[in-house]
Amino acid sequence: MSEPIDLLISARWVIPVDAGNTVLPRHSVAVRDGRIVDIVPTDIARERFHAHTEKQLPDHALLPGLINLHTHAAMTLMRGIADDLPLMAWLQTAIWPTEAKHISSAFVRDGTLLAAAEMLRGGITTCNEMYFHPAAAAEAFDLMGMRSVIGITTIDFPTPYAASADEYLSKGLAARDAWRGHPLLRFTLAPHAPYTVSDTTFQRIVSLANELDLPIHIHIHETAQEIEDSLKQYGERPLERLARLGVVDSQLIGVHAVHLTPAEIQTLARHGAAIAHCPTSNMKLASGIAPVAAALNHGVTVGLGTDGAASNNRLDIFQEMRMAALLAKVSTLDAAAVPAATALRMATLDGARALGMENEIGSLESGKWADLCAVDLSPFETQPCFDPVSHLVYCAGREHVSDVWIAGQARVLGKQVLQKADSELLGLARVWQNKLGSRFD
Ligand SMILES: CSC[C@H]1O[C@@H](n2cnc3c(O)ncnc32)[C@H](O)[C@@H]1O
Ligand SMILES: [Zn+2]
Repeated sequence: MSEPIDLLISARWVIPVDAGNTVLPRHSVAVRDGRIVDIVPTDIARERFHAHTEKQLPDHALLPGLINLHTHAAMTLMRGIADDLPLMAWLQTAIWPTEAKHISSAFVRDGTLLAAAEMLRGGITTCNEMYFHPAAAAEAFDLMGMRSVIGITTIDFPTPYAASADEYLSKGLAARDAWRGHPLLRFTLAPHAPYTVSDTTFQRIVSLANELDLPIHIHIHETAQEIEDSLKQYGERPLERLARLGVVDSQLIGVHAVHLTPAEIQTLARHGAAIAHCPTSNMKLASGIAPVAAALNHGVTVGLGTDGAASNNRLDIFQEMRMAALLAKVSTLDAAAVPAATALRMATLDGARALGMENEIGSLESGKWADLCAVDLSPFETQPCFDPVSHLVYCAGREHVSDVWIAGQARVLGKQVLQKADSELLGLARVWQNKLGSRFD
């Protein structure tokens, strides 16, 4: 008697992302009630299971859905609005004025729909989000069926979204209450950065994080200027100040972490804090190269993020895997720094670990959610294929993602996003481009 299951996906290679960097040739993943129930050789799976739906992936790698550990989803609507500037000039002359003029819950909802479609089609099944109007972002991720960890954003200056830190927090907490119990949505506390958040606000955030058991997601040590300014203003480096305020602990996700001393890497390791490494954004804003190989060697969890589409300008974790691997090699002059399997782990299991979700997502294991991404390695540009993990990092790209599932539900089939028509998404992008106004119209 064969066992009834909902879905059986049979692939040329199943890549579970386990401790031994295993690649399982001609294996199948069995899914029931949204979770993985077994991973077995395909010839055994056919006898063992009776599946409601079967999917054959004869030339594909099947891997855990990718995790984007830092993004500002709605910034898709500002993609390409201001390039070739360093961080503070980019924020102060272009991004913050545009946000002050245009940000609304409709902007965030529409921009997040667009971002979710882009991420899903690129194999990303979970993102760690930080932006204004988290309730609107939650609505968009829910509509797209995408797993998301949404930031209760706080910044100590007024915007059209909120007038004070208290208002940012109360609006974010209300969004968390409204979406409590949702199977795909969770929340973090997301103070923007040490240079935009006061000690008093950090103290409030730390007590909320402890009370509600929420991670803290924050930009840290992104530029050398940030550190100089902090030394002038507080007489402390930002991380020192955050440690004093109790922000640095095992639930901290520090984004960028470009400028770290060896002692600061040890501080992060000692507290069990994680880094969201955003190599493309760090290169494009000329922030620097994060010491990722050293952080990994000290046991710091390092996941990968895209940052927003206005500083990248893609929400593409395949690109971030490749950049993370290549930057680590060239900056250490060690070709073995961040090998392909490590880059893939950073984009999957380590991202899950940073979010405290390593028992639920990030690898293919019985009992975990069936968040899966299939990559077609049949085209001539990915042939021959001696090692699918090598190809995922150094050769293939998001354009090779064919199918994506979240909790066993198909979100992309045959490269087509299922939840929204492309024409509707393109219409939203056009409306906002007209509102923001192109330089060339
Ligand atoms: C308070 S919502 C998030 C806030 O962050 C801005 N932002 C986008 N990218 C970066 C970055 O790389 N460093 C610092 N701040 C960034 C975004 O525009 C929003 O204002
Ligand atoms: Zn960011």
